[in-house]
Amino acid sequence: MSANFDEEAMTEGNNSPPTPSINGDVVLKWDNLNYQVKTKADKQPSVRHILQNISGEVRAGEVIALIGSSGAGKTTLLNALSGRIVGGELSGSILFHGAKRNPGSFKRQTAYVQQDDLMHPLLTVQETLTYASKLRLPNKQYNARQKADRVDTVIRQLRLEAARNTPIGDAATRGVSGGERKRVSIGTELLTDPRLLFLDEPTSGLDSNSSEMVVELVKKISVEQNTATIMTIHQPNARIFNIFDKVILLSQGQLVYFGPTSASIGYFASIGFECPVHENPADYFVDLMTLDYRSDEALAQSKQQVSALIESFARHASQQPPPSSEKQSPASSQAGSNVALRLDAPVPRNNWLYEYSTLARRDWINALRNIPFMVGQIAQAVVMALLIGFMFFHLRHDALSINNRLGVIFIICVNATFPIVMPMLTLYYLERNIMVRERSSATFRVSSFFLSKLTSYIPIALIANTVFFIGVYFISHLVFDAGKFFIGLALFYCITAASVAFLLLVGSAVKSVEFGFVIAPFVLTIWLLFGGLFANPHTITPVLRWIRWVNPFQYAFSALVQNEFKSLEFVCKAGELCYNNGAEVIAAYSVGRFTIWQDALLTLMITFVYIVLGYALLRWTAKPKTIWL
Ligand SMILES: Nc1ncnc2c1ncn2[C@@H]1O[C@H](COP(=O)(O)OP(=O)(O)OP(=O)(O)O)[C@@H](O)[C@H]1O
Repeated sequence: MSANFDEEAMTEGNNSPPTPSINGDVVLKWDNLNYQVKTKADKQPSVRHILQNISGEVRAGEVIALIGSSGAGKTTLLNALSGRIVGGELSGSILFHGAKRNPGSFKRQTAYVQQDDLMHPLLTVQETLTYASKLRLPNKQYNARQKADRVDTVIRQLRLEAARNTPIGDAATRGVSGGERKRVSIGTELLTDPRLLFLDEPTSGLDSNSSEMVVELVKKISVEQNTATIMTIHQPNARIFNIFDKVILLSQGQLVYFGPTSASIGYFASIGFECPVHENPADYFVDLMTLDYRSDEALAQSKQQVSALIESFARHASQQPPPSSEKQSPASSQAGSNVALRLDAPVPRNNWLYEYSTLARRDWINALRNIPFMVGQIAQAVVMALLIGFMFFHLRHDALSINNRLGVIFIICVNATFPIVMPMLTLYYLERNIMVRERSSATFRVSSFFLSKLTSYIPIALIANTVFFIGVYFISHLVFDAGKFFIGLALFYCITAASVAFLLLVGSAVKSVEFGFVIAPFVLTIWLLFGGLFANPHTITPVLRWIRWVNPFQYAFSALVQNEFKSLEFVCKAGELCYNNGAEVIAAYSVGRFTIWQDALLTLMITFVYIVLGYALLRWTAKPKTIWL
């Protein structure tokens, strides 16, 4: 990694900040937005209008709060404006710096802080921001020094100096506080110096002091960096409310007010709703806009009130001059159109190898710090090696040992499946969710993520499995021959790699963790059933016989049995049901159809198919299916 960074530092020394913006210019303007979804009410298809006739704009350096009661449509509006709406029908217009949004560059010029902070729990604050800077800032515009400076600036701006070296943490590991966590989450988005920042409920779950700090910092940074900011917020206290430049009040998906915060109290007073002096205006407005379900009468009355508020604001808005034509001098509009041109220019991406090596390094740090996982893997390997080793302790060369040898080989293969797939699938789902989040700002390619996972998971799985294989091999006394031992180990590595590829395939194909945890053991059980020990392939019903051809477990098991039994002789007692030598066992179990090397190759070929399929499916399932205007 350092080599990469030194190289960047030497070759790329552009000090200029990213795209400029002009203070006060309209950054995003939305007109007559309508969003509806098809639903089924009483089994009858119907259409639900979630947003209706929403218009507005946000200017550089301005912070707008999106306020409304639960279900008012705040998140839907934020998603529509940020290009994250999935499903349904969206109509109207949204212009970014006066032009239609280009999904690729819009995502890279803007930032979205989601409500739940999804980050790697074992990385420190500094590391989280450093990796985000490496992945998100283009090397063509920032060298290593500038990226580090950007991280320091964000840490300072968000007052995270004291928590710099504290891990993020999660439910299992103590880490930073809730407020610090939120600020790190905001920090990763601010690194790119976005023109437009969206925040979904940044204060949810925080106490009032932390909430105030978050909103104050966002405001300060928006002014300093000339960023246009829109955030949804649930009933802010009076001090927080007054920090916002403007507010959008939403009820039932419609506008009740959009304008300067300072003018909101006056506006409501002018239509007959005087906010009591000692009441928090935000609470007062939300109360006015909320439907009262306590009784039919109260509901009818509150519906009437909300309709009146919506109508009043529509009348008020129609009497105002078009907002974006205010104060826009010819010079600034000329500059604005230049900005639009630059914003539409493709944002340079970092090269693939740089992305891959950064992600791989982050994976290794995460893996090595995941002590419970690593210790669990090694401890499991040691305990299983001792258990299985002593279960089949010192195999002899008699009739009884034949079944035992087959048994120990089968269990060796089993140990390369479930104990790898299940715990690693858990890790993969967490990583995958973080990846989807990071990629929503077009941070890196899916291919670099997928390959970094493959190349970190395989060695991690091999470490524990090597311990296991050596233990079982020598304690149970499989054939003591260096050649056979190393071939056996190589075959064991093949099935281990197939299992890792399989877990990546399941984790990529199936978005839902719960479903993934049903599918993976189900398929692994089929691997074992058709693995070659329980049923002779020739006796399996013809319609099911094909399963063995796509079963990597069966190839690995066949090869390991051949490796062990070839050239073994057995001492059979008179009258005993027994095979005289290994060749007879290989023939009886029909595991000699292919040579050891052919079996190994077939296992690796299936592994490769899993990898290609897994990658293709991850690209498909991780692709945002958003609607753009
Ligand atoms: N795709 C969809 N299909 C059906 N209903 C939807 C869809 N998207 C949003 N809604 C509904 O639209 C309404 C507004 O949802 P939204 O999440 O925007 O509300 P909100 O104001 O952010 O609420 P909260 O503060 O509780 O998060 C809700 O009643 C929600 O159930």
